Amino acid sequence: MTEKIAVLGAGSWGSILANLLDENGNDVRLWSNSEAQAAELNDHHTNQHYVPDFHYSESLTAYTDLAAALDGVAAVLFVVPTKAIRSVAQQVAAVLQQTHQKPIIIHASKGLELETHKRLSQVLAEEIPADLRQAIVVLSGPSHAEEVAKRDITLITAASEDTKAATFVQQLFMNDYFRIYTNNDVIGVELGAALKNIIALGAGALHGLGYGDDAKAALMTRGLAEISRLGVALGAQPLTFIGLSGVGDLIVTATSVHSRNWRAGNELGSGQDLKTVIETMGMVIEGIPSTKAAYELAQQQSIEMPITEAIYDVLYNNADIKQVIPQLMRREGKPELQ
Ligand SMILES: NC(=O)C1=CN([C@@H]2O[C@H](COP(=O)(O)OP(=O)(O)OC[C@H]3O[C@@H](n4cnc5c(N)ncnc54)[C@H](OP(=O)(O)O)[C@@H]3O)[C@@H](O)[C@H]2O)C=CC1
Ligand SMILES: O=C(CO)COP(=O)(O)O
Repeated sequence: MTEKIAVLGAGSWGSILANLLDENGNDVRLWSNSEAQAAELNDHHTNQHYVPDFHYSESLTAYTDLAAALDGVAAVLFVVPTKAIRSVAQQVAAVLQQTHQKPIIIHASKGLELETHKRLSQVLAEEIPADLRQAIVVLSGPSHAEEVAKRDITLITAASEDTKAATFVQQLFMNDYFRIYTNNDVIGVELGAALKNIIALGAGALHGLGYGDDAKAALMTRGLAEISRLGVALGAQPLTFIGLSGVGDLIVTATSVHSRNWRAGNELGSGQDLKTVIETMGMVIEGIPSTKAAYELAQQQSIEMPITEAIYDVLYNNADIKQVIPQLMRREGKPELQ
C-alpha cells in the first residue's frame, strides 16, 4: 500500500514513525516547527538532538510549511506532545478547510489535556470537525523510538471506533519488525497510554531510591489496579488494560532505560530537583502533566488512586520523595480485589 502521509512532530517518536512509514513504501512528509531541524533532516538525513546517530531514509522529506506537508495526504499522524495537540489541530483544520481534503486522523501521543482532562482523540475531534476528516485512530503500545530505530521487534495497537480505519492504519504500519493489532476501545487505549507514564515515574523513583525488584513489581501491579479503576469509571473496557496498550506499555515504560518518564523518576529518586530534571531531559516527560490531570480526574470521580496521589504530592506539593513510600506502606490493610 502506498499512501501520501503527513507526520506532525519531528521529535524522537514522530521522526522514527515517519521513517518507518517511508520504509514501508509511502510518500511521507515530516512536519517540523524548526527550519534548522528540517534542513538537518533534508540535507544530512539526521536529527541529532532527538535520535543521535540515526540515518533517516533519503526519500523522507521534512517540511516547515504545514499546508505543503498536508497537500493531498490520505492520513495525518499527530506526534507532538500532548500540550501542543490542540493548537496543531487548529492549524490543520484551517488548512483542511481550504483544501477540502478528508484525511484519516491518527495520533501516537500519550497524555490527557491538562486544562480539560480530555483524551487526545476528543481534542482532535473538537478541533477537526467530522466534515473535514475521516475517522480518528489512536496508535499506542509498548514502543520506544530508540528500539524501533534499530528495527527491533515492536507490537502495538491501532484503536478506533471505525474498524475499517483501524485496519487501514494496521496495514500502513505493519512490517517485519512492527506488528499492529486493532482494537475498538479508544477510551481504554488512550487512558492506558496516559496513565502508565505516572507509574513509570514512580518506578524510576523507586530505582533511584535504591528499592529492589519486589517493590517495582508491586508498584506496577498496584499501579495497573488504579489505572484500571479510573479507566473503567471513565468508560474503558477492563480487558484493554491487560493488552498491549495497558500492561504491555506499563511494563516497558516502568522498566526501560529508554523511557523518559522512568529516567525522570530515577533522577528524582536519586536526589535531583524537578526543575533540573525537566531542563536536562531535552524531550517531553508526559507523566508530569498527566499526574496532575489524573489526580484531578480521580478526585472528580471519587476514585482511589494512592500511587498517583503520592506522585502528585512529590511533583506538585513538594512532598519528600523518601517519606511518601513509608506513607503508602502504612495505609490501612485492604482486600486485593475490590
Ligand atoms: N519517544 C518515544 O519513544 C515515544 C513517544 N510517544 C509519545 O509521542 C509524543 C511525542 O513524544 P516524543 O517524540 O518522544 O517527544 P520529543 O520531545 O522527542 O519531540 C517532540 C517534538 O514535537 C515538537 N513540538 C512541540 N510543540 C510543537 C508545536 N506546537 N508545533 C510543532 N511541533 C511541536 C518538538 O519541537 P521542539 O524541538 O521545538 O521542542 C519536537 O520536535 C508524546 O506524547 C510521547 O508520549 C509515544 C510512544 C513512544
Ligand atoms: O510511551 C512510551 C513507550 O511505550 C515512551 O515512554 P517515555 O515517554 O517515557 O519514553
